[in-house]
Amino acid sequence: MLNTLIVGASGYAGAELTAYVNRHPQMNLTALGVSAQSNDAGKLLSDLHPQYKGVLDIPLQPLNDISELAKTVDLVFLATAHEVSHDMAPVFLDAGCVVCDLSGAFRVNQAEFYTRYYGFEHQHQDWLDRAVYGLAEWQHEAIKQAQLVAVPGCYPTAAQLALKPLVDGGLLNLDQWPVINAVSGVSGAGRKASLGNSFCEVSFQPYGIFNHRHQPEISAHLGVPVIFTPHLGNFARGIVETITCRLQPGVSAADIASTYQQAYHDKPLVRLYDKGVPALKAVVGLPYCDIGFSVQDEHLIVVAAEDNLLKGAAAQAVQCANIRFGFEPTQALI
Ligand SMILES: NC(=O)C1=CN([C@@H]2O[C@H](COP(=O)(O)OP(=O)(O)OC[C@H]3O[C@@H](n4cnc5c(N)ncnc54)[C@H](OP(=O)(O)O)[C@@H]3O)[C@@H](O)[C@H]2O)C=CC1
Ligand SMILES: CC(=O)N[C@@H](CCC(=O)OP(=O)(O)O)C(=O)O
Repeated sequence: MLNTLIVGASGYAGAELTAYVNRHPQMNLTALGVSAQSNDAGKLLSDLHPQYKGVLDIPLQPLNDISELAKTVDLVFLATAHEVSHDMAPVFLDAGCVVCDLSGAFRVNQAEFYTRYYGFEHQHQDWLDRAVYGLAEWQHEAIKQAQLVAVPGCYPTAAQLALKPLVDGGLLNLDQWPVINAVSGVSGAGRKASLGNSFCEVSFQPYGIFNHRHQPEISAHLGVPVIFTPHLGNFARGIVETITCRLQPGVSAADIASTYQQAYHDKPLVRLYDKGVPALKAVVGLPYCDIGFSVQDEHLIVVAAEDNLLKGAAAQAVQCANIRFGFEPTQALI
């Protein structure tokens, strides 16, 4: 059994992780951590998330000395803000733990990226060099060897699962950059209260135009430029991305279908549509990314949908841990 710690367990992604780890036959929940000053320290997870009453009546533990705790665990999920993960991950890594970090702190192997897009100076180039980007369907071999897995962002997961087979297969005419229009539920912003995310303020709207940090994350890992525009939707969870691309001359709908089939026929957490495109209701509460598309002449529109908290966060993190430890990738997820 792997002694498993979840840091940030009271948050939206952390609570989902806790539910998965709790039902994982090879993982043992060692502790659910929150910050030393947390208002929720000592409360039960099910006090905050009542859907878990009678299931996850587990106390939240304030983390004071993580170096002592690190000696007692094998696997750590960091469901914490980027800066918190940046500071904590090396402590667990130096103690020999495997770390799956859900934040953006180790996703791109260039320290300047963090100064520019995250607003902090990255101090751990050594761990940036060793981190493996956990786009699980594509990084299986690297994840098997990883000590630090940087789980991709929610929007980048759906965007890359949709685009990577087409880019790698040379099917796109990149004179026209892929245009990704994405809409996310409000849980994408986390559980902490903020005016912009309060009920009466949220109204369907684009944000982060030309400057959202997920644009460079997507481009860096796909190796091609993209236009990315996120939108905040007035619903709790889920992401739909509508991606417009230009095809190379002569590429047909059948070519697109067979490229996707080849990439994902043995990947159960990516579901391909023969007809039509996915809706949010197909994926909310589930660990899948669903992909459908339509072609007209040289124009392709791909639609990818996922639950931002699951395939976009907790489910992909558990999938990566499963791969790392040689379990079935879908263990505890489906
Ligand atoms: N929400 C989403 O859809 C996705 C989120 N992510 C990433 O996952 C991470 C978690 O996101 P999310 O669940 O939304 O965030 P939340 O704001 O909902 O939760 C954050 C958690 O971190 C805890 N925390 C804060 N500071 C510390 C600290 N110093 N030590 C230990 N715990 C701390 C909080 O508890 P307390 O403050 O009480 O200590 C809380 O449990 C973020 O990096 C986010 O960017 C990635 C993909 C999707
Ligand atoms: C709706 C909403 O606010 N979404 C978040 C994305 C959250 C996420 O998954 O991204 P990281 O892990 O990279 O923070 C945002 O746009 O910042």
